[in-house]
Amino acid sequence: MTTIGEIGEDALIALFAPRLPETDAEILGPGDDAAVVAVDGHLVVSSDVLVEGRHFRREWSTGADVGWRAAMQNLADIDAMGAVPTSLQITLCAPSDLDVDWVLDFADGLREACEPHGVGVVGGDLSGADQIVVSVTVLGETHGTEVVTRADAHPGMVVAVSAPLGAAAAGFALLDAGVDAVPEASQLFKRPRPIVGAGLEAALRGAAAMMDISDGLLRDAGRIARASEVGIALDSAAVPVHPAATSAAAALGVDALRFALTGGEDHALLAVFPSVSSVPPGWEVIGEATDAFAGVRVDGQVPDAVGWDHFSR
Ligand SMILES: Nc1ncnc2c1ncn2[C@@H]1O[C@H](COP(=O)(O)OP(=O)(O)O)[C@@H](O)[C@H]1O
Ligand SMILES: Cc1ncc(C[n+]2csc(CCOP(=O)(O)OP(=O)(O)O)c2C)c(N)n1
Ligand SMILES: [Mg+2]
Repeated sequence: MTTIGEIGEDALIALFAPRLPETDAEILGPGDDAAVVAVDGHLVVSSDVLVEGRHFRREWSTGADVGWRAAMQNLADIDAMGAVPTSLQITLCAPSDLDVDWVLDFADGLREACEPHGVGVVGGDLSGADQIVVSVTVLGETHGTEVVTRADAHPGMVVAVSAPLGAAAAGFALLDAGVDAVPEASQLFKRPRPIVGAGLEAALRGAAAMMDISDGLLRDAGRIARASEVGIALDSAAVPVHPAATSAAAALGVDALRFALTGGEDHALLAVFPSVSSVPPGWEVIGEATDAFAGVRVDGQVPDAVGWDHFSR
């Protein structure tokens, strides 16, 4: 093994940069003080960070898995605005004893996730650190539609999700318990597979409010409720539970619905539509926006757990 400390920063960039995905939006890519990116419509920008030990463990995830996930959760944030992602800035902080191959593998994961969507890496930064930290900024653009915020749901509208939930949380629970029972769930934790483009389709069909679910359906529904000043009433029986979450829950002897309600990290979309007829095919209606109360209720009850909070555990 060769460490990044042995080859140094310039040699690492020289190996890393050619493996990165490219985008047609790139006017000037890695190698200068800043990148230059063409943009149509409005510029839509978001950042997310992945911290070793907090978001991933090196014994569970390969460099490619971390690259995939870093890209995907950022693509999902732009999609959740009803916009189209074009490019990423990637900052990698890492200990000098990290294997160069981990970094090259990380680039390959970024490329695998981005290439199908025409998204490129246009720049970033490197630093030493005691643990691996990956910070991603994603740039996107609107394509002839207004962005869909969290703030425009109204009472009487319907609440829907774009895909079955709970697989990533179930995979995390399996890995954490050291139970190798449902590889599909563990894989979906390491490499979530949101359908990039589902958000633009929802926007074109008139979605009023939308976000990707990262911290758990209930916590994130609460964010739409707060931003839109509505209540959200969910029907637990209507929430689609991913089959891998159901299998994992059986293996662990826990409740699969809990993975779907509070799990997060699937990066499926939660959206509020004016009516059932505007909900895109493949989505599931799980409840409605109300004005009877603030916050989220499940089957009429205030839930006891809602999802992930970085600072409260
Ligand atoms: N350090 C920060 N400075 C400014 N805004 C922040 C910061 N951290 C989070 N935010 C903003 O708070 C909002 C919620 O953040 P977050 O929960 O991370 O969203 P998401 O789940 O979409 O990644 C976002 O609009 C984000 O830009
Ligand atoms: C090692 C490890 N421990 C715990 C988790 C679970 N976890 C970490 S962050 C998170 C929530 C989503 O991450 P966040 O950074 O809040 O994403 P954002 O809301 O900013 O998109 C969850 C469920 C994990 N993925 N990996
Ligand atoms: Mg975030």
